[in-house]
Amino acid sequence: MTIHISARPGDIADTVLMPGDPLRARWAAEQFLDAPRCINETRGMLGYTGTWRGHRVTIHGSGMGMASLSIYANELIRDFGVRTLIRIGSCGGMQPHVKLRDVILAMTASAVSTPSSTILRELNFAPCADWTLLAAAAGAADARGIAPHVGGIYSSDTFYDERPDLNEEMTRHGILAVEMETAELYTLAARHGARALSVLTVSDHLQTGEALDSTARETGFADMVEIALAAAFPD
Ligand SMILES: O=P(O)(O)O[C@H]1O[C@H](CO)[C@@H](O)[C@H]1O
Ligand SMILES: O=c1cc[nH]c(=O)[nH]1
Repeated sequence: MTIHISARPGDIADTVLMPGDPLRARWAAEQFLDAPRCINETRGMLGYTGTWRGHRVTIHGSGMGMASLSIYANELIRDFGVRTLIRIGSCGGMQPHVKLRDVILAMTASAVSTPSSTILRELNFAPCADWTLLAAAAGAADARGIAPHVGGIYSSDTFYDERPDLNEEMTRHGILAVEMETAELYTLAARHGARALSVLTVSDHLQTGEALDSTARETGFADMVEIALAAAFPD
């Protein structure tokens, strides 16, 4: 039990899927896991443990932003012994060929800063996905007839961004999409010898202004959950 996670020792699996939205955690657990059991609801941050194809797995919310994710990922890794963390998140498209509902596998995550910046100081650390998870997710997507975008994303500290010039540079440098957690997730995983990957679904588009509603963001992203589970537990 930690300050933010009221689960008991052994309640949390070695592998955790992490959506930002706790209600997406509940939906995914009810939709995809056998015998899901709620193991945390402290501060409304829901977590569930069940099995998928016989494999024990936990689905736990991270909250929005790197500061929130950092709290949960730190406690999951350090206090509950979690070794594999796969974010299942929404993101905003930043390239014309990236369309609404497309799946993105985040190979790297650029950021202006992360909660880890204070310890990394002058080092411009390059947060990257775990290769085995990334390759397995690409294979799982392919097996389902889904062609994901694989490449760099941007982890922002702000949702209501007021730096259009920075977004233009991201687009110019091939960044696929923006979200708010992955750079810190990859950095923490690297620091603690854990594995991490972000599987994202495009929920809106910075260039076209298209946007899915909150219900779609909560319950509409089955493909990314299936890809994440299949990547965590390849046959
Ligand atoms: O849908 P989730 O996983 O929360 O991810 C995205 O949505 C939130 C902003 O609406 C941020 O957390 C961003 O990263
Ligand atoms: O962080 C996010 C998530 C989805 N869409 C955005 O524009 N930003």
